[in-house]
Amino acid sequence: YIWPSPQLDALEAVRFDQLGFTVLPSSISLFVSPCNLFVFAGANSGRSDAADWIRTAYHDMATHNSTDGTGGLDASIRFPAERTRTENIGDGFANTIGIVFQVINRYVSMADAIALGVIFAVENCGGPEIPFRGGRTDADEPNAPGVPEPQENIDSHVASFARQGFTQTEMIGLVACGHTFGGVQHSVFPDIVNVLNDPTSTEDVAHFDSTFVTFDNNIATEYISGTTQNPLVVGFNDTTNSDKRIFGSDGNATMHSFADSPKLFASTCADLFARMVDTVPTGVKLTDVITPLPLKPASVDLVLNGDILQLSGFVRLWNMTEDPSRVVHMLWDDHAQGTGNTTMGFAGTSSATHGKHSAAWYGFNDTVPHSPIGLDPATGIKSLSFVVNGKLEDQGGLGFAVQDGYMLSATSCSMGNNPLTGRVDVAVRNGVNPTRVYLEMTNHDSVGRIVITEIDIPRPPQPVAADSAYSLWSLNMSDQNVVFLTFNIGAEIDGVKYSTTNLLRLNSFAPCSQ
Ligand code: HEM
Repeated sequence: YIWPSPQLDALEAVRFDQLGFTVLPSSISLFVSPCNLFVFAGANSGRSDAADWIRTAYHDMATHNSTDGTGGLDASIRFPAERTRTENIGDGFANTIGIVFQVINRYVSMADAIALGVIFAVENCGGPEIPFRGGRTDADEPNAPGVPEPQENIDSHVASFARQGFTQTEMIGLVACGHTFGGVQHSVFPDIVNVLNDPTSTEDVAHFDSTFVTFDNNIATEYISGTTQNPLVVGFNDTTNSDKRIFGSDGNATMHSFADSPKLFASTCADLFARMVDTVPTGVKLTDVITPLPLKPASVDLVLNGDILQLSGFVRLWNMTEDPSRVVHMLWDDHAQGTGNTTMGFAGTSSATHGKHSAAWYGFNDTVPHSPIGLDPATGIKSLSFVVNGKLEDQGGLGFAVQDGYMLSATSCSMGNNPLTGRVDVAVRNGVNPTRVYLEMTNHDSVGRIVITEIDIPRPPQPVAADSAYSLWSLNMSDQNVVFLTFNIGAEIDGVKYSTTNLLRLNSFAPCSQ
């Protein structure tokens, strides 16, 4: 895709900027590093965040009805009315939601976060990379029930997976792929698992295979060799041996093929997990598969500070590690057919997918990467391009567009503390003439979804000059019912809505002069 695209930029970041230096406030990779981590109990609990996340996504998706298009991966599992059904017994769902929702923002839904949980768990714990699409929407009410339970017979399971959109062979695959992680807990299923008295499984979890925090085909090799301890295959209660009935339902052909080939198992699971997280209600349009941009600007921000236009930001170089001999330059075009350039400063490295991918980050300011560089407001800035060790990166000649039609003015100020009030000044470039300029406050609706509330900044009756190139539009926050202290600034220019990247904080502004 072409940068900038706010939603794709955000989805790409949450997918690929996992650990180390990133501009994101939080990543969930830490919770599956190491893969036996279970943040709700000590080591040796026998449980893992990774297993909870995979099971949660399946149970959220399993309500899908492929005939009428209802249900699917839409975060309906977050509703207590759905989560407390017998088919959703256990605390793994609440645990998952408590962690994976940390990455949601206006562009990344709760359902996208659940999908990312599966992808991060599998990829970081020995499994294949799974293609990620974004754009799921979050349900506004619980879905109809539909998660299979272990006491059902095989016909019922085949019918249930068919309703979800999976054939019998795919059912065998999906159950095996899921059950390479985790196990069954005594406290939740006392009719399936006894108290274990095992110091390495203090929550009495009988595991599906011997490597229960690792993605591998042991779920199949142990089943085929007859050494499996899977409580849904060799459990003392045959009524609940659902894995035994499912795995055996094609004469073990699929499980044999998985046992014979770890590669086939991994590629099948990558496909099936992708299908699982992409099973969404009809009408939801997912993005294309998100792939990392080879070079990506991030946190690009402009502030008008008197006679100086301050430009800050970073650029991420994908698939690169630290290299002191690398030289990175940023070039820009302005509104007066002029150009400028600067050397960029190394800021750090990030990694994704258990270190499989790495990226090197550079700040726009050579000496202090987080600090801005100063430009002339009169000439402004139109677009960026970069030169990495002599190679030009400009999105095939398009450049990386920067919107300097409006920005925060450093004259914005905060006042008092209780309630915190102040004034937001927005500098609008002369001649740009936006239809509207407004603050964007992030809020949640009655079912927890992020919604953006816009508060218009009135167009001044007479232009208020900020300098020769910009005029100020101001909003006195004491005039508003100020309940939000953080916001972005939006503007509608030539029919297109723009939004600043960085979240602004009223209490970070200088005090207003009385
Ligand atoms: C007929 C279909 C299925 C049945 C009857 C079934 C049954 C179960 C049961 C009874 C548990 C124990 C839960 C607990 O003790 O908290 C469990 C755990 C689990 N299931 Fe399934 N399952 C099915 C399909 C799937 C599928 C398709 C996936 C994923 C693709 C999946 C992923 C998991 C995972 C990862 C766990 C471990 C959870 C943990 O250890 O915290 N299951 N399953």
